[in-house]
Amino acid sequence: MLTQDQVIDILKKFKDPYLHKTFEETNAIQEITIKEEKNHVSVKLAIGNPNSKEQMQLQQEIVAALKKEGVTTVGLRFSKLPDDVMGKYEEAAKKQQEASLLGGTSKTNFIAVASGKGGVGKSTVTVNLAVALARLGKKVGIIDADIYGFSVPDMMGIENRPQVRGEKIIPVERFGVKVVSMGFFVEDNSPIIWRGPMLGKMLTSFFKEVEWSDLDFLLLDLPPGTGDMALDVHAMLPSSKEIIVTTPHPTAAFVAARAGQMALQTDHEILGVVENMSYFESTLTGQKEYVFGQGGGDKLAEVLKTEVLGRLPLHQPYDDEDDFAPGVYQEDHPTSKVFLAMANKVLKKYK
Ligand SMILES: Nc1ncnc2c1ncn2[C@@H]1O[C@H](COP(=O)(O)OP(=O)(O)OP(=O)(O)O)[C@@H](O)[C@H]1O
Repeated sequence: MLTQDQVIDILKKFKDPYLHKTFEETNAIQEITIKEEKNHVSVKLAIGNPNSKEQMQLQQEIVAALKKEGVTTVGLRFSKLPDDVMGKYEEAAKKQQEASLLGGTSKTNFIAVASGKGGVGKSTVTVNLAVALARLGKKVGIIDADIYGFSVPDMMGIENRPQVRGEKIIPVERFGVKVVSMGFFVEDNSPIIWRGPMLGKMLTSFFKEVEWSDLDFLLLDLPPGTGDMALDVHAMLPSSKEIIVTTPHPTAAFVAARAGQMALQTDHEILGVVENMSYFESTLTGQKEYVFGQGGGDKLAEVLKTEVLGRLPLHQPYDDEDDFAPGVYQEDHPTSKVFLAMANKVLKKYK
């Protein structure tokens, strides 16, 4: 019959399937009872995610390992590891999980861009911030996760579709940014109905089946608002930092705060606030007019205990080639400087 020490020796090398640490490191073995007459061993273990399918697999492996050493019957009970142990390892475990989603790189930082309602410039901010980060020498990608309202390909002037190499989708590169959008997989702009499981599958494949290679930043353009769709996408993302976009009117900020609450509810940290359409600047006098009100960005930042990363002016055509809708700002456009300053602020937060 095995002794208590021998049982410990067998068990301590097993790894917690959620925390990826050995049972020795997590202090998982809580109790061992040995009944010699029945050749029975019962063990109480604390793990990171009990009652999961990983636990079932672990159970089978432990039973097999003990039986291999001559034990006739094994009893296993699981409980959850205490918070202090979880806290110590959980962050690292999450990073590892995200890394495996991205095919092995752990240095990618996820930044999700959200808004309380549609049309406030969430996609404009995603695209131009991504381009600004790329102009600063970073390796950047965008997932256009605005499932129904995908606009990133149009905004970036992308007309071609991604190539498929083996099992992998090669993202389309434009302005030095790698892009994947729902829009690439939809015929003739026709609407699609996404339900829970399909939505999850689609998002997972954006992470797993796309050849992102080593990115520094992956920006996610989220669905606008705080409805079910936005909540589902939030919940399915790897842990990201979030930027909340608002317009300057205090009422708009009130709605945007709800998007911020949703971010916090789904464990995403808030990186900052961007105020779009903040003012109109006269090209003749340089005077600023606050046509949509003032203070929304500041108010939102205060409520969410964060800072305003930047304030973007109302777009005006800059030269003959520019039109009335901002897509990607040319490098010498004055608004590009606002985005560069914003990108620098973001980079500082990752130092
Ligand atoms: N600063 C600005 N000045 C003028 N027009 C702008 C500005 N920012 C965005 N727009 C325009 O407003 C419209 C909405 O912008 P955008 O698509 O970025 O918003 P959104 O919040 O992502 O919208 P949706 O909810 O539809 O995804 C677009 O036509 C865009 O060109």
